[in-house]
Amino acid sequence: MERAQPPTARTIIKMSQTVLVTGGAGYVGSHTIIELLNAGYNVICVDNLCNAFSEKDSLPESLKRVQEITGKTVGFYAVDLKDKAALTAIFKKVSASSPFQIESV
Ligand SMILES: O=c1ccn([C@@H]2O[C@H](COP(=O)(O)OP(=O)(O)O[C@H]3O[C@H](CO)[C@H](O)[C@H](O)[C@H]3O)[C@@H](O)[C@H]2O)c(=O)[nH]1
Repeated sequence: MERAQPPTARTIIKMSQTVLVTGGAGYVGSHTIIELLNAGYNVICVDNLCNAFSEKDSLPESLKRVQEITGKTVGFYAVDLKDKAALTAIFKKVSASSPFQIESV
């Protein structure tokens, strides 16, 4: 009997619809998000805002511009990656609302 082959990296990327971008409110991250959104991916950004401007309880300015440029919505969490509990809660929430696999870049 033929054994199932593990998916290649290319297959995994094709399966994925939601991409988690860390530091996405910064320069490189926000430009990466624009490209991902334009390529059809859903994007969730996790950034602790240590080097990004954001009004209280509001999307960071950079991500507001990303939404204006692309006409698409970015999920955002003001969380430090070292905060394991918060990160676990984000993964649970996103997994529950989306049947797709999550990739990180
Ligand atoms: O522990 C951390 C550290 C940083 N961040 C976030 O990560 C993002 C980093 O973005 P930056 O714009 O500070 O850094 P980049 O590497 O994206 O961009 C920097 O490097 C680029 C070249 O690589 C250019 O020079 C650019 O102008 C310069 O801002 C920020 O939103 C910051 O808040 C976190 O969430 N957690």
